[in-house]
Amino acid sequence: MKIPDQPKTSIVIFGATGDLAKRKLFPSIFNLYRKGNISEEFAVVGVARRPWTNEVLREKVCEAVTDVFDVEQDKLDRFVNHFNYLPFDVTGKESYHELKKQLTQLEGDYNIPGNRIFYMAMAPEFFGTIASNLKSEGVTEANGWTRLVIEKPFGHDLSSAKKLNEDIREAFNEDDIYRIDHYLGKEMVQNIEVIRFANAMFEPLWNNRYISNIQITSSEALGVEDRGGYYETSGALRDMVQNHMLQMVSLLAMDPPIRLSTDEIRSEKIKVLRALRMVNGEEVDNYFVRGQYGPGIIRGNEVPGYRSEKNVDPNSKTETFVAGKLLIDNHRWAGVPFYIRTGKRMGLKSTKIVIQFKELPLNLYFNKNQKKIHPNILIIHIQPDEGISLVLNGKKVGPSGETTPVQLDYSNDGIDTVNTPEAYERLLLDCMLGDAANFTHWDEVELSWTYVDEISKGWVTSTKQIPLYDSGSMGPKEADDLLGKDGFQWWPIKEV
Ligand SMILES: NC(=O)C1=CN([C@@H]2O[C@H](COP(=O)(O)OP(=O)(O)OC[C@H]3O[C@@H](n4cnc5c(N)ncnc54)[C@H](OP(=O)(O)O)[C@@H]3O)[C@@H](O)[C@H]2O)C=CC1
Ligand SMILES: O=C1O[C@H](COP(=O)(O)O)[C@@H](O)[C@H](O)[C@H]1O
Repeated sequence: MKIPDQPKTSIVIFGATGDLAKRKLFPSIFNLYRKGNISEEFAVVGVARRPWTNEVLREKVCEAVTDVFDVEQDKLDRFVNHFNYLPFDVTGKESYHELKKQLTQLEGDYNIPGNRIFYMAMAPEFFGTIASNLKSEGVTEANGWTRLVIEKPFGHDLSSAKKLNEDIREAFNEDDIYRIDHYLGKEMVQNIEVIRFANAMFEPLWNNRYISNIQITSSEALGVEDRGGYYETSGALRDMVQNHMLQMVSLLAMDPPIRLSTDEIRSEKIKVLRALRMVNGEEVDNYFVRGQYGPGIIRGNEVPGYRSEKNVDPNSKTETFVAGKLLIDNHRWAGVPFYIRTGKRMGLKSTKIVIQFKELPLNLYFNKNQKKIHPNILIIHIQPDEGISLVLNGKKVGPSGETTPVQLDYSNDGIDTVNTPEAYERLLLDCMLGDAANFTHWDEVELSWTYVDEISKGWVTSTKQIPLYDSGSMGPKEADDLLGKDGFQWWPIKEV
């Protein structure tokens, strides 16, 4: 579907020679162009240190696009002509003067009304310097709007996040800062709101009277790959929990917003983060479990343990797995545990949310022939399969009078997947259109770091050993015990 007003903008990619630009940004911009969501009135300036030329960048963009899409050469040639490269020193004023000159020139060439997106696809230590130089050298002074897109990680803890925020806020207003959490661009994460707020059969039940627990799993089969250096200082808690997992918790737990505007949705999500019960130091091992992958077998192949990965300390204590029990102290959720787990080198790549409903107060089928009735569950399949399943109870065929679980499945496979945008594509378009609903507000970042910092602190003083789990498993046994002691178990996450 084409959008009514195609945005006209220049995009400056800081870190255009890097992995993110190649794998995500170039294909996403191309897909927006191919679908007609942006017109010919756009330009991209890629900047990084390498002495590339326009031609080299254009070749790389072609490669990145053809790795993902089958494309007509004509269309691709027209597309890459919008790309220019500028060798750049982020600390040198001269680079910014040159960038400003190029942007002015391109805005004239492509009839762009001075709208500028600055996309930070570089290591976070440069974000503050770049933002401040963009302002001091006048690159943010344009006839149209200027927006800053900023990649994760947004800081390493609350104090570094605050410092980064102060730096970028000197150059950009909060409304012009788009902090990316790519999970918010995923089709089924966006569908959480619709499932909840557009269905009369769910919203009345969406509370502690009817829901017994919620489980969110985001498992990866890959290990740390080439990112050992970064991951050693991050671990699964900072890499996945502080952002993606807490974002999913807040979407699942928020109250209905009074309207679907950016501010109203954010305000409800923020209330959830404020209501999270803090886990203080001594309690951390009762609520959170960490683990680290050892060697194992994934899809028939032997894989090394984390400590043998490149750029990883052979005695590393970094967690590659986290499971946690979160409690939300408000009327809607008092007493309902939200269990989360995420990790690398687990049995499969999958993100799923399981909502388990409470049992009926009087179960007529209990104690007849069967001991237990299956709880009703709603499963939101985020990836790789997209859809929802609802597990109800029906009559077992025959005269026994027993019940049997019946699963109703809806899968997005039936829709036009070619036209389904990838998360980055969707978020880039939102940014061009000025819609920040699927980006994180500073208040969310601040509250999630506040929560996560307490857990990190607890772990520093905890004497509990970090359990190793076999690569290819679903994490350490301790993660099962976390639910087991509440009388629950993780619902199985199956391969599709
Ligand atoms: N890759 C991914 O899948 C994801 C990445 N991110 C985040 O995106 C950001 C970029 O990641 P990624 O692309 O993987 O990183 P890479 O290391 O692949 O790329 C870093 C980029 O920064 C440039 N760069 C580094 N130092 C300088 C400098 N002093 N001046 C100018 N340019 C510089 C590099 O180019 P050159 O060497 O030519 O200068 C390169 O283009 C990070 O914040 C990361 O956390 C977030 C989610 C996923
Ligand atoms: O942000 C990150 O996310 C990816 C997982 O993203 P997904 O879309 O593939 O589920 C994770 O691998 C990476 O470590 C983390 O930085």
